[in-house]
Amino acid sequence: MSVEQAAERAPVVPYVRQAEPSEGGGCAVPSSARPLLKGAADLVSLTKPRITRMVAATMLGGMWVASRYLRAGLGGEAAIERAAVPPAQLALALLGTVLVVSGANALNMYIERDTDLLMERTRSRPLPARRLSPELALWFGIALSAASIPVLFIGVNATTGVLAAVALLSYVLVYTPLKRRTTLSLPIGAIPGAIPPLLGWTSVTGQIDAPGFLLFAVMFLWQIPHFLAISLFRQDEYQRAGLKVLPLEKGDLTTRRHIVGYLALLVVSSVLFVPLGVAGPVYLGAAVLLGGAFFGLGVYGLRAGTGARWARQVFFASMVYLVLLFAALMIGA
Ligand code: HEM
Ligand SMILES: CC(C)=CCC/C(C)=C/CC/C(C)=C/COP(=O)(O)OP(=O)(O)O
Repeated sequence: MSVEQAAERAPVVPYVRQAEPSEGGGCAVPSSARPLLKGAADLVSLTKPRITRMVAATMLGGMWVASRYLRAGLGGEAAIERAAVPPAQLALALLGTVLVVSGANALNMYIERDTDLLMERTRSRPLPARRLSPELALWFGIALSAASIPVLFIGVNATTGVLAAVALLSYVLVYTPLKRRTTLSLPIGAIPGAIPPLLGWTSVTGQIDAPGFLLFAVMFLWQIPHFLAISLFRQDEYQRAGLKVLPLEKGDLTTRRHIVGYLALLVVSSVLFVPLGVAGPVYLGAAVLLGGAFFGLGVYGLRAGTGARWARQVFFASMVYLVLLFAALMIGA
């Protein structure tokens, strides 16, 4: 059954905001204000707050590393002066990043409201659950996205504004529709996903240089095992929704081999910050230990009979690894 057929078979209920059981009473907020609060919470959930928070953290990491790099004079003599970026510019960079990621996520939810209805994980989102109208979500996503680019382009610098526009357009107009057509959507989606730490870098330096590009590369490589693991333990849902993922196209073993291959590339790339002068021996130790553990978990998955439990562990490990690697990079010693 195609997605279109499945979506057609889904109950067609005209948009009516669904009342939640908790709206019945027993709360300090006046009953007239409760639907408004619920509506606001649904609007916020369109932005995928947890992912947005972590994406913003990678951007702040890029900003932090870039400031230290310039202050150390590694970008050349003139760079030391450039390191004194006004705090207002840094605040605008954070605001613009949160706006562009939130806008991109809301537009992604608008486009995927039919397939989101077909997956357990996403069916209670505000659009498939019909708690918000698609038009409102569309205009909300457009408004956030449209506000974000001038904030970054004018308030920060042109490089950061252009990079954010590339991330926004590639995520919404290329990655999102391609999820239904090809497994190559994953490396394509990993491009916008890897841009935020680079936004942090360029918001301080104004240019893309080797360490900024390496931040992009590490983030790009991290996303492949992150999502391949998810696609392994959620493959039934992706099949139901008609979305193309590697385990469904090439099988579990090939997917596990891809995870190991990308983990190897990730670990090697992560140590390259050291020869670039961005980080020292403490970071090197952390990158080798964390990378070794993550890679080891990946290799363990090549054994016969490894199932969804291992894939969930890889997904969880991907989160812990990223947070700790960025923390070590920010310490930088
Ligand atoms: C191609 C790129 C990516 C894809 C396809 C992807 C996909 C997903 C999916 C499907 C989930 C839900 C997993 C589940 O609960 O079963 C998820 C969770 C998550 N992802 Fe990613 N992701 C990508 C990149 C990123 C990036 C760049 C970040 C942040 C730096 C990120 C951070 C997270 C976080 C924090 C969660 C947990 C969210 C929650 O608890 O709701 N992801 N990802
Ligand atoms: C600066 C900028 C605009 C960057 C893009 C930000 C961003 C949302 C990065 C995460 C990358 C990504 C492909 C997430 C999964 O989306 P999904 O559609 O596969 O997730 P879902 O199935 O939960 O909807």
